[in-house]
Amino acid sequence: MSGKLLVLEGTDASGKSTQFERLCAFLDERGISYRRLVFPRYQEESSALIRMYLGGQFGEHPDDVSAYTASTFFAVDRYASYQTEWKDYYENGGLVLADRYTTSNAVHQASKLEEEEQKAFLDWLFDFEYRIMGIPAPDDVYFLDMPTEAVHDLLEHRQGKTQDIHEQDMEYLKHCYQTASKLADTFGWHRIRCTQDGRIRTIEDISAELTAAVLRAIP
Ligand SMILES: Cc1cn([C@H]2C[C@H](O)[C@@H](COP(=O)(O)O)O2)c(=O)[nH]c1=O
Repeated sequence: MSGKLLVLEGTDASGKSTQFERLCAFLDERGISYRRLVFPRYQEESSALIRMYLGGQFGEHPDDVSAYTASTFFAVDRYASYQTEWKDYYENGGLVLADRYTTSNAVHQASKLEEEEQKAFLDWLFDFEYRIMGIPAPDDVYFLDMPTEAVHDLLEHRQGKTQDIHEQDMEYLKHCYQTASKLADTFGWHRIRCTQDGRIRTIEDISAELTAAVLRAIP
């Protein structure tokens, strides 16, 4: 009996990590058992090429590494995680929550391609990760819809900190947001709007909506 895999997706600086923490804390309080995954797994050996890529060792711009090539780096890390950490739990019916997943390749790597090339890429990506590598496809995806303009100041402020090659490229991030928004419609992801009337909603407000949506998906 397969378990359930729920994925939280969002562009850089969308508040995703904070929301993921809150969601996990809520499930902990309720005594709901689940496994928690965060991708990329920077501390693990399987993320070596991700760290090289995001650190700029293959080029300083996201486009320096093709969507297909970069996707394989992230896919390998997920494969290693599945095989060593959660395959048995999931196959025995467990609930798994992931902060980013294959959907992050769909958003951040498809954004490197022209619109007319994206469908072929997404077909390839899902076939590669879900069928060839054999990792599970998500049951539900929750997309934190935070327009890049809304976090522009925050991103500028982060300039002082060490940023990866994605975060350094504002145009690329805007493009990723547009792609994510389009994919949410195409694939029926749950859209959690993080702004209202041009203002960012409170963390608590967004969290309440996300938590309620996730609770509806679990038995
Ligand atoms: C997990 C994952 C992340 N990414 C991107 C999203 C972020 O811009 C960047 C690093 O992720 P992070 O900001 O969550 O640490 O890598 C992919 O392109 N594909 C993936 O599969």
